[in-house]
Amino acid sequence: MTIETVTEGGGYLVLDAPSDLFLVRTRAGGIRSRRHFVARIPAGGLVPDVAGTGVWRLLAVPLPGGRLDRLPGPPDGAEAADLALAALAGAVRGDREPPRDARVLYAGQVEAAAAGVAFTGTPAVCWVRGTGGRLIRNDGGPDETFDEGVPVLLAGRDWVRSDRGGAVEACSSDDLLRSGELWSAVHDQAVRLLRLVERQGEAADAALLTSLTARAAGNRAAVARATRIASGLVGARTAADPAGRGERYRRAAAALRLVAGSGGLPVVEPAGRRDEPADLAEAVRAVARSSSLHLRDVQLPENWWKHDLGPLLGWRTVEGAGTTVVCLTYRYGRYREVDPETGAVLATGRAAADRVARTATQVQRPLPVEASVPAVFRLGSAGGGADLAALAGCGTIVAALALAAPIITGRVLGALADRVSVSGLTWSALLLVACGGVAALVGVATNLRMLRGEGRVEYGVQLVLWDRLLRLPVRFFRDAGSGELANTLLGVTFAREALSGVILLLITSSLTAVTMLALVWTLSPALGLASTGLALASLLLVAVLGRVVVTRQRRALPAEHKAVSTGHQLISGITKIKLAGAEQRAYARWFEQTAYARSTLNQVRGVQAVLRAVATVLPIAGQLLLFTILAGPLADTLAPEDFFALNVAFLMLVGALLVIVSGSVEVLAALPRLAELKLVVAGVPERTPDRADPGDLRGAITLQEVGFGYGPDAPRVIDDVTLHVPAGAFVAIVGPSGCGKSTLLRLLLGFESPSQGSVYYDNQDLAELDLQAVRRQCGVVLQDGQLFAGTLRDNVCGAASYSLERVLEAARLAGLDEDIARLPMGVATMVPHGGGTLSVGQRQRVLIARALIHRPRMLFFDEATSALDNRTQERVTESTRQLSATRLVIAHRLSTVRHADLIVVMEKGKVVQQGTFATLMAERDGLFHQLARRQLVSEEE
Ligand SMILES: Nc1ncnc2c1ncn2[C@@H]1O[C@H](COP(=O)(O)OP(=O)(O)OP(=O)(O)O)[C@@H](O)[C@H]1O
Repeated sequence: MTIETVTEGGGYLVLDAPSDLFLVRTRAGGIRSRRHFVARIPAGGLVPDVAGTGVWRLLAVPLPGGRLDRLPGPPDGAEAADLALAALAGAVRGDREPPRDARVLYAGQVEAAAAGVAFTGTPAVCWVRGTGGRLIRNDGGPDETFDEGVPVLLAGRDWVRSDRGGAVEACSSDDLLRSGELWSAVHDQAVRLLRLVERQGEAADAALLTSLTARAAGNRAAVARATRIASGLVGARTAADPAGRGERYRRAAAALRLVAGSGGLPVVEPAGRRDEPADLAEAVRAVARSSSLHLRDVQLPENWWKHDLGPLLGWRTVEGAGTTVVCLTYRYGRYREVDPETGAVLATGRAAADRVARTATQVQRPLPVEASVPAVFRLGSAGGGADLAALAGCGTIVAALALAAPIITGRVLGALADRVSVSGLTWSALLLVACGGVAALVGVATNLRMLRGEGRVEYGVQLVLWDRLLRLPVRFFRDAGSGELANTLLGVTFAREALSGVILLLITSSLTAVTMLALVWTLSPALGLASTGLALASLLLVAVLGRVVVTRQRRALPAEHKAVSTGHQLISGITKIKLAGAEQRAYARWFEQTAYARSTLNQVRGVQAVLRAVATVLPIAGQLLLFTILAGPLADTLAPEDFFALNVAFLMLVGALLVIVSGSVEVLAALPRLAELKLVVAGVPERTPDRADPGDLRGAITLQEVGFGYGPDAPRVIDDVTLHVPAGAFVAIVGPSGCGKSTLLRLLLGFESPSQGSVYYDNQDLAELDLQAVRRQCGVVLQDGQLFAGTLRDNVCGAASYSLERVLEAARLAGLDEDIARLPMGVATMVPHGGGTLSVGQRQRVLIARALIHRPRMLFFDEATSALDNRTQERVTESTRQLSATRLVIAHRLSTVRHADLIVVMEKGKVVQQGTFATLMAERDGLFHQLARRQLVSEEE
């Protein structure tokens, strides 16, 4: 790797690949300190010609494949300078945010500036200068003052304020190039920025020194602690940890460990955190995050403590939400409240229920990113080991008791043949009845266990699958039909219904078959041999029929999915079908597909007919075989009681084999349904554990050379878009239909990933961020936003719960308050799925209220106010302005975009114009002017 030292005149051009800039401290003898990363200059950018201060030197290091070209003089054009300045400014930005009321200036704009008014600029690199007054900027240190006429760089979220009025003029680097001021301004700004970076470097070195000192002290303390332990002198935890730091993390981890089980993955406290979390709820969230566990709040139903909802985290009501966590585990038909750390049972049943809040937390271990269908079942049935052991135990008891039937029957009938005493017979008969009674009781217990086990596995598997499904990216749902997907997921329930009781029967029948086979072998090896042959023939039958049934089921399932999916589509498109008068055609289509699905399903059922025939024939064939052997090779060799015992044992064996054959075929028939779940399991979830938490976003959004097409070979819908939206700005995106506006929004929300370039939130690459955490900070109204069935309040709250005051406030901001006041039930008014009882404008305002209720830092509206009248729309615009959020609004109507700080005009996936309403209208040949003129004409018509 080449390292260039930049210390003297000329400058360098970055070619082919980006170069990284570092600061190094030089000491006597030229020894360098560690490198401090400054910025990455993209290819085509300039490494400016600036020396360090003497103590610090600047290093430029090209990335692999890149090189630096020494420039004899300034480069042609301003682009190289812009790339460098944007990167350098990013290096010193820190946490400085423009004030909420900062005005956004665009290149070419002149604005009157009262004293103290703040300005920020766009595009990403622009310059401002004061006329008739000076400009002041602050980059974290003391204020810097710039004299009248001196160009001041505003890159990204930089801002300045005017000191005593006058005017402020903005211009681009191209403007400065034309006036011959660019290169001296670039030099001055680069020097200024590097001084600031140097200050950061000093601070970082000082911090490093402090942390090394602290680490050394920590090491010393650890050695001292170890010595104390060795000498048995260690005291309570408070002695070692006087501040009780991490106490909440410890308790949270213990609770999660108890509730989530070990499951092969450890529950770990967050690494590298020293601050005590605000409350236990926050600690639980942090530990869950670091252990890759998913949390979900659940509302507990009436008498919940009687029903098994799986292990839960409960929150004590007395101490207040988030302060005390307990574990709720179900045992012996009721929930128990367990102390997470000691494992002590604190209360059970209703008493436990009364002590915890009705909102509990469910903990879900997610599937690993790469998983299989068996892994889903393993995870879904975690904790079911006890059930399985109990089932095996009960099955063994039933099979052992079943032995009594042939043995005692043999003895009774044998004794009858010998005419022994009647009292002996009575005792034997009584024993047989008792064995039957016990077997029946054990059978009931086994069935109940089985039912519980089945329910638990189905519930657990559904939870695992839905957890995975909800984390899949939106494009997964674009490719898979919703009806088909829902039917696939229901496969778990279908399979459970088909197999209900079958598994248990299979277990007990297999054990019975083995026991009876052993008895037959003991009494007569010849008959044992014949029985073993019969058992092997049964297994062969399972293999043959199973193969047929699996093949037919695989053919039948797609037909069934298609029929269900068509049904869904017809119901959701009923209005369009009626308008087109296509009811008959729709019915014919549905009928054709349903009939086909039914016929393929009947082919599966055909196997059952074969099984019924086998069920009729097998016992008779068995009897024939038995009598042939008894009357043939075994004639006169058996004692009467063995003869009768053999008879009964053999018939029981045949019965068990029949159950095994039919049960196994049913299990095999269910397998293709379960195998289909891999559609969901194979999807790669959006949130992978290595994505970073973005923290509280301030709302600056940047698109850097973003390109995207719907599919690898599809044409580009977004083509090389670079755009910067300063935090708090109101940016409108306009353009002809199909030009890619909504797609741009989908990229910003992470619903799609750019095939080229990146999207940044506050300079953090969205590709590396936890998308859920980003979206939680956004308020979004999409073009196809839907209301769901529920009350207006539910619809405004969405997935969260808010107080009535917050709901009414959101309704007021969305201009919905008067409509609500007119409704007799107010916010408790029920709306159907899709919001059919509300007008289109009212539906839009409910969606807007939903987007505003959590006071987001960023608002994205895609044609969100298209159905509102001008007055209501203005009201919405005004109230969203008061939120001081970054607003990105896609709209066709001019009235919606007129007051935007920046209007971005798109055409065929490219940004073709940017500016304010006034500047764009002034460009009479521009697309915006054409769009506006067309709209005015159509409004006049
Ligand atoms: N899911 C998709 N699959 C394939 N192509 C798509 C998909 N969604 C949109 N497109 C295509 O991408 C292009 C841009 O669509 P987009 O919805 O982003 O445009 P738009 O500017 O928002 O249009 P409008 O103003 O009509 O809403 C269009 O050509 C559209 O056909």
